[in-house]
Amino acid sequence: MTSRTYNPRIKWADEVQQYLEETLGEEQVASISTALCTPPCCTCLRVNTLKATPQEVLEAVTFQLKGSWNSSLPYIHTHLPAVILPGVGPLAVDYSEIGGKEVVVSRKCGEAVLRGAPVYIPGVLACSPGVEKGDLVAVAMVLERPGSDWCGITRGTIIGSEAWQRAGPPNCTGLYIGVGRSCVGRTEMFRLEQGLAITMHSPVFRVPSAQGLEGKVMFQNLPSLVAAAALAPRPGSRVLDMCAAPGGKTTMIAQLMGDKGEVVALDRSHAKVQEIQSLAQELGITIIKAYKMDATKAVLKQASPHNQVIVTAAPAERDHEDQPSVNGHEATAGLEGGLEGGPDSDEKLGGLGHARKEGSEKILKRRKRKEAASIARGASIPQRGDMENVTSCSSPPGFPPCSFDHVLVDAPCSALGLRPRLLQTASLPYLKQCAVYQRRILDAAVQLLKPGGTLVFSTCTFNPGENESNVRYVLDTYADMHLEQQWPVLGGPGMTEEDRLRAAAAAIRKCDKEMEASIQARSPQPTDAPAMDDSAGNINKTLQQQQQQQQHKSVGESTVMVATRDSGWLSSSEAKLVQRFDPRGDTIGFFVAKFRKKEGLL
Ligand SMILES: C[S@@+](CC[C@H](N)C(=O)[O-])C[C@H]1O[C@@H](n2cnc3c(N)ncnc32)[C@H](O)[C@@H]1O
Repeated sequence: MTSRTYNPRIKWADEVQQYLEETLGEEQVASISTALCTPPCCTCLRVNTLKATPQEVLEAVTFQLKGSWNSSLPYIHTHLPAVILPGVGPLAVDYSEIGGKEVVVSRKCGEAVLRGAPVYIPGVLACSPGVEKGDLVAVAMVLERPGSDWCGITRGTIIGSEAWQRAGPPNCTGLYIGVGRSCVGRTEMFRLEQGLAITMHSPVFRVPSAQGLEGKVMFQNLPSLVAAAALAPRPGSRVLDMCAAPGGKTTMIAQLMGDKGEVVALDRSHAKVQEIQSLAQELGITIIKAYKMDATKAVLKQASPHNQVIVTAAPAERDHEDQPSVNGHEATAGLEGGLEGGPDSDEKLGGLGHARKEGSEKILKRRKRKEAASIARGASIPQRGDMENVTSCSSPPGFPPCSFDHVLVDAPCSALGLRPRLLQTASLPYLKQCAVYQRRILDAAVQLLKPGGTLVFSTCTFNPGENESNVRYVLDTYADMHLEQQWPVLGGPGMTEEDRLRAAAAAIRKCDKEMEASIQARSPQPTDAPAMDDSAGNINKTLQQQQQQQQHKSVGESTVMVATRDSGWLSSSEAKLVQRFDPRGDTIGFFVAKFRKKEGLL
């Protein structure tokens, strides 16, 4: 095998592709679809300023990289408590000298490798015969088959074997992610259940690691820090983080408050609430109170004294695990998005006991992944060991209106902006469902915010239906809410109503052109024979009628209009107040809006 280029591109569902093209333009969608398959170049290491200074962290990571890193060096972010680690890639990898030995890994495993992780044993699906410990192997990843959770090969398959042939070998073209050194032989790779399988020797993307800084730093995507900073929580204030797990932004907020005041953190998943507590403990933060609660039901209703915490129907859970699941970015999985909490909620599992059991299994799995993440960064396994001390606070029934100085809604979302992602399975109705669900959380957030207080709404998607449309919804629904300037400003402006109308008009024009072309292709050719009747004219009339009908249909079916039918986007002055992070830049796709509630209107 010779050199191979890493060049995948996301394949969207047709209707989503159409919606995105109509919304953002064809070229943008093409470049976004390629960018999403790569990690952001820079990795952000948030410094826990309660335990270390950015300078101390910078010195520690720079010292560790000495001799092993010949690219750009880490630096301190100008505005945020973070050290930025510039990575490199995609690099050309030479696969010619490894004797044709290969390992095929799952997509999730591959995505983690692209962010700097090694390959762990559970991620290996297939392996060439005769791979021994210490061998160099080409690492390729395989995607799930369309409409399925399965990639077509069972873990343990031998590459080239009959089973491999029968399965129809997966198409890994463009999905070779580097050369690694095997830590175990083929038999162990499939006999063992955990442990390191391969360390990456020449990965397609090279990311610097940071070791021995547990409790002092946390890998977190930069826009997440921006969202927390935009909230501008004052020390001593009372803050609500409505969708908080695993606690990346919650802990950043507490840190910005100097660990003084109170941060109430909600999540609908019991297991995840424990993650928030565990992270707070690891970072030495004391002001966080984490509760299992459905954010849409968080407003205490006077009429129901025994207000039960009932999990409301959320859009079906999507797989949106963030890169951190293996290499520790943002500390853990599921971080930036997705409508988690539906299927793993107690009610849907048929009872609290079951959910708890499921929850602890999940916690164990996540803890293992975090440990793996630490190992990936070269750190020692975190010896928390005292999870027994991390008990879930019994949840209050809700909170009275106007209880909080600051509210963060880091909403569960379609997570279209996460990188690297090699597969997107979102449908158009799902995108719509996400937006509607977010509105229900925003409704509660507005009620819980004190007059004069600030509300930050963030998502990790570039879908305007979930971003600008929902900002429009808040502004149009609540007269006392207005947009406010954020700090720091690192993203671009939001999309305007003009953008939306332009996109819809372009979509209609495109549809018309296609229609014209198809009519022309079907028009009767001129003939020398004299017309015996008016049939040619009739045909043309029919075609014209068909064309008009189609035009109306295309107006009615413009996906931009369908997906954002019930609210527009923003005026140009409003668009300047929100931040849209373009995933084609050195970032994940992200969106932040900051509102303030006027004083004395309620
Ligand atoms: C985008 S993630 C939050 C990430 C988190 N803010 C951070 O920075 O670490 C969204 C979270 O919302 C939670 N969630 C989904 N629906 C919810 C609801 N109705 N109430 C509370 N939490 C919910 C999910 O379990 C998930 O953990």
